Amino acid sequence: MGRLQKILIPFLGLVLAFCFYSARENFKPEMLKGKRVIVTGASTGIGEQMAYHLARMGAHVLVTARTEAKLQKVVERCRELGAGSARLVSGSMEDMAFAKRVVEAAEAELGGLDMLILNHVGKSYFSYFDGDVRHVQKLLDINFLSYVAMTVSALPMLKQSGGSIVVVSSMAGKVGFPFTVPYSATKFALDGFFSSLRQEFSIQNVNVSITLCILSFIDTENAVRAAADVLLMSPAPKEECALEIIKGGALRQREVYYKYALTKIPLLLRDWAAELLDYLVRQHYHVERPPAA
Ligand SMILES: NC(=O)C1=CN([C@@H]2O[C@H](COP(=O)(O)OP(=O)(O)OC[C@H]3O[C@@H](n4cnc5c(N)ncnc54)[C@H](OP(=O)(O)O)[C@@H]3O)[C@@H](O)[C@H]2O)C=CC1
Ligand SMILES: CC(C)CCC[C@@H](C)[C@H]1CC[C@H]2[C@@H]3C(=O)C=C4C[C@@H](O)CC[C@]4(C)[C@H]3CC[C@]12C
Repeated sequence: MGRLQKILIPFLGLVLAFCFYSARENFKPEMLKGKRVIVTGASTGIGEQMAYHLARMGAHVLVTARTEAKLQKVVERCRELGAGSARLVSGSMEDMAFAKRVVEAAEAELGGLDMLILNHVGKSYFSYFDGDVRHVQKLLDINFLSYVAMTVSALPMLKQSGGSIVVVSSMAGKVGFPFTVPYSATKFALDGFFSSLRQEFSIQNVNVSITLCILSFIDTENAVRAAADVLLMSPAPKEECALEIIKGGALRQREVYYKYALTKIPLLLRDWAAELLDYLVRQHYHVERPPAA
């Protein structure tokens, strides 16, 4: 190959890569103005912060979780922040009929849906797997099956609006960490279901985007209470995390990584140096270890 070609081909590659990336749309808060959005698990944590960001952007928000009193406060704050409208539906995602009812409420009260943000998680423990099979089953219902039920019910409306599904997952849905056995199983299931569904949408020309969010440790009250004593790392801020999730959904990105380097680098190691990653993860856990035999 001539010297010119040796230089020209990589150079053309770089130019093409630059064009591809610069052609990507930038996020603008106006993208959410007037959009009809469901946020699940919005009474606390990241879900609550997402509701506030959406309200500031002028979206119509429908929030859901079990605790009605907390949701009422979130709705009031959303109205103060400038939401197009704000409403709540309370109930438990253990019940698939409830998951369906939330979507029906959006249809009846908002006349359609532009974005479905699936974020809720059932309570679990952060310690060694205790062998409780029932708990795994219950957590699968709340963290996985209800996501499927809501997606199925919302799909006709999302197809009509060319809308988006945003699935909040975790690094624990891509890598096996200690102390998250039942939780991790539910998050891995989400990747399988939604990544496969995305492929089918592509083949069938279904204009509904699916964004899977891979999060590291975030400073929500529940997460800090459960894990801060054991994990030798500082959690990232929930407000910024919530905004990054909304941006990724609005831009119809395939996956969101937050914090970027904290999730992307371990994921590279996962495929190329799995044992090294497992070792590095264990170094970030403060646990009593039995003496070597
Ligand atoms: N915080 C972290 O470190 C990380 C979090 N994530 C993910 O981010 C998302 C949000 O996490 P985070 O904000 O920390 O969670 P929180 O524990 O703060 O909030 C969980 C939400 O889910 C609701 N919820 C709990 N049980 C049920 C139920 N049975 N039915 C309906 N709603 C329920 C809770 O409200 P109520 O009790 O009123 O029902 C609450 O609104 C989750 O998907 C989580 O997996 C991912 C990686 C790290
Ligand atoms: C490169 C590595 C050192 C990075 C390791 C990051 C690990 C340790 C991070 C990534 C995802 C995190 C968990 C998570 O997704 C959600 C929750 C729910 C909460 O209620 C209790 C805490 C828990 C279990 C987090 C614990 C810490 C995890 C495993």
